[in-house]
Amino acid sequence: MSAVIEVERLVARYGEHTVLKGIDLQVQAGEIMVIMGGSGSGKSTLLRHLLGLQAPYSGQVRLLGEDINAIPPQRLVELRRKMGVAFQGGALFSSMTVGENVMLPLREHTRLDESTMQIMMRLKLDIVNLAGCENLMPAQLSGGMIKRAAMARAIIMDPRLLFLDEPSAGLDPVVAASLDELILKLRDATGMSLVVVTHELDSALKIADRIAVLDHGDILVCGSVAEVRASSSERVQALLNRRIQPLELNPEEYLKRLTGVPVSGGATA
Ligand SMILES: Nc1ncnc2c1ncn2[C@@H]1O[C@H](COP(=O)(O)OP(=O)(O)OP(=O)(O)O)[C@@H](O)[C@H]1O
Repeated sequence: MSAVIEVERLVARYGEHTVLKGIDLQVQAGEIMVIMGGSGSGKSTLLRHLLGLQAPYSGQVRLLGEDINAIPPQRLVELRRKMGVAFQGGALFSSMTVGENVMLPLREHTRLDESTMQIMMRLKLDIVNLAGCENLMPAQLSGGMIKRAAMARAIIMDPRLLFLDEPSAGLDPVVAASLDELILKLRDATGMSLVVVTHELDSALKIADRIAVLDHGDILVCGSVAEVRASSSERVQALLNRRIQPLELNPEEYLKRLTGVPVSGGATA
């Protein structure tokens, strides 16, 4: 197997706040890598770095062998054609039909004729079980259908890398489970590599080849479902057992967070 995503010593900062503390991560060809972690652990920040939407403070992100922060703009455009993304809310344009939404990347990145684009769009809608929905408007879709349409748009260019941000968030368990099936089907049919950011433990356990558990900007464990389950880390076990961890702050830090003002040893006059 070869690595299609290589993250090396990635540090991300917002001002003085270090959010990713030197992360190493590799995703292999054809692999489904799930990124899990509590709220604020840095999942979205990591995803934005993987997509090249945010530049690292230090460290490297290589996609298909290319350092996305160092390649010339034209090569970056070519690289982006090999990447598909479905954002959390679906991000469909409400004024366009489902079909137009799905064809958007083809219109932007290719010079295919209209009938070819229509055929490709119908094919992708068929794959995500939305055959015949091309003339509907996004407002006419259920939550699960919006996610599927967003996925059809994300795979319209047959990407080698597919990034899914919280694909099953907000869906009822049955719809979420069918989306998991779809993710597995997609990978098996195309051999693409997927990075899936999710809060949903059931979904992660079902679809992941490997899970990376992020916590306070570090990867606590990265491995198969069995390896993650066997982790001796209390925080990993807390995540698996959905236990709520007490806030690990000393009183001074707690006050600082609450007020935004550092407490300088004792009362102020
Ligand atoms: N644009 C930003 N400016 C400043 N701080 C930010 C910014 N985006 C995120 N952060 C901070 O970085 C930390 C990690 O945030 P991030 O959104 O990456 O976490 P997350 O794991 O995706 O959380 P959630 O699951 O709640 O979406 C948080 O402390 C957050 O407040």
